Amino acid sequence: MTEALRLTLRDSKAARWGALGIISITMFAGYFLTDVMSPLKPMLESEFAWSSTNYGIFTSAYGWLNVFFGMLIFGGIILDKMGVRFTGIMSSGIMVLGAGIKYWAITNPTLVTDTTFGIHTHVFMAAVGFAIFGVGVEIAGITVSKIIVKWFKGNEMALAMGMQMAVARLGTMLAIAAPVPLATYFSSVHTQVVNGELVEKMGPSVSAPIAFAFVLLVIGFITFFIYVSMDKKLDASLAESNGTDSEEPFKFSDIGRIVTNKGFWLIAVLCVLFYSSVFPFIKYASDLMVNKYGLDQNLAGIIPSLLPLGTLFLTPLFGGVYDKKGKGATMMIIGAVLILLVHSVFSLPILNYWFVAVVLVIILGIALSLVPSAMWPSVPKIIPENQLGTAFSLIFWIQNWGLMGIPLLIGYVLDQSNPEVALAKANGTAVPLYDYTNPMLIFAGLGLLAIIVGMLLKMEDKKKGYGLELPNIQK
Ligand SMILES: NCCCC[C@H](N)C(=O)NCC(=O)O
Repeated sequence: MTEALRLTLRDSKAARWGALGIISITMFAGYFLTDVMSPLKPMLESEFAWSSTNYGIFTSAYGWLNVFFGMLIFGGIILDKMGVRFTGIMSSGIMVLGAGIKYWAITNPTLVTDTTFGIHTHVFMAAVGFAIFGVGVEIAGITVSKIIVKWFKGNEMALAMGMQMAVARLGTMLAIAAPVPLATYFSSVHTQVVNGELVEKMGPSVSAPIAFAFVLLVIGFITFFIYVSMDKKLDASLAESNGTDSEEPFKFSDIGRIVTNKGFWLIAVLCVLFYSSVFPFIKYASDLMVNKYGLDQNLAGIIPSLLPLGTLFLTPLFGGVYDKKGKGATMMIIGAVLILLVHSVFSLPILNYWFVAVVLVIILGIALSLVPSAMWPSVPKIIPENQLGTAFSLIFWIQNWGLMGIPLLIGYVLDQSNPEVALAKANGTAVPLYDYTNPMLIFAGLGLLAIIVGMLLKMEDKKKGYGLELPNIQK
């Protein structure tokens, strides 16, 4: 066989980066919807009388089905059994469905008068939509990771993962910055909750940003079909060059192999600690800016939006460093140290100046670039490729406990630490500001634990020789 015949579609730079560009659109839309409600917390409180606990319940719903019903684990098994095409279409369809239910719930404030399982039905139904969406976006996330490994293994894998994450973070950035202006622009007379009563009143449209997200998700669903045709061509070229089929098929006994691997557990625990101190923070960041730094609600999203902005450039940059120079475990430890530093300063009841918040958010952005750009490309160094879908799904499953539990805990702690706010809301008097000290101490504690686990991972890497400190590009 000649050298030319052995080349496959993934050996074409244009083809593999083109494939990456297409799947990134789907993830962009998914990340936009994930955080679209974050800057709307004060509006949900003023328009529909949601409490911080209600907001925490809604936010935690992201992980309900993934965690308690093991949907993510099923997703990983489906991915390894059925492949990336089927799983990608399935997961982006689920995202569209969940977003549709969430939109319907938010546009029906009359649900506020009922309760379901002790929760306001308005909150509950929005949460159900978000829970379904959470299944879709998480399974899409593991599918996309597997697609990147398929196209980029032995090439610029960390850079590719970094680029995909950068596009996804663009979605997060837009989700933090755009909803308040969008909701204000589409202000209308609609049903609101005032002192427990439903009244027709002029006010910002909380549902407008969700409608926008829904349209983006439909576009992401359609574009995934374009990827499917590329994937078919890749498989055809691999079959011709006899390049893939050396990979052993996934067996259920592989799950046992994954969960008895200590390196897997260290990555998974580091993942839940790290991400629980960043993503749930984003859900409360705009509110923190209003309450701690005295920013106007219309401008409060600007500072938190700097967080994903920095990651757009830094995640691919650090991914490139890992590809060429290695030092993956060290990068994860440095990221965890930055988390501890940032949240500790946020927790101080002093330095309440907006420029301090800007600096802290930028440092947090560096952490959110360092850790993911090293963490995700490290997984294929610990786990064989045929078990990757299941391994990623197990890691995301463990991570989802944090993405579900921490926002709920923060909402509860916020209400408990600020009883005067709840009282003022109930009495219809001027509402005082939330004190965010306790929630920020919780985030700092997660950073501290992440440093310890990062160090254990580095020690394990030395012992087992995973190569986490070695470059990804094979010379
Ligand atoms: N805001 C979207 C949450 C996606 C969570 C997902 N499990 C994940 O961790 N993705 C990797 C990342 O760094 O975004």
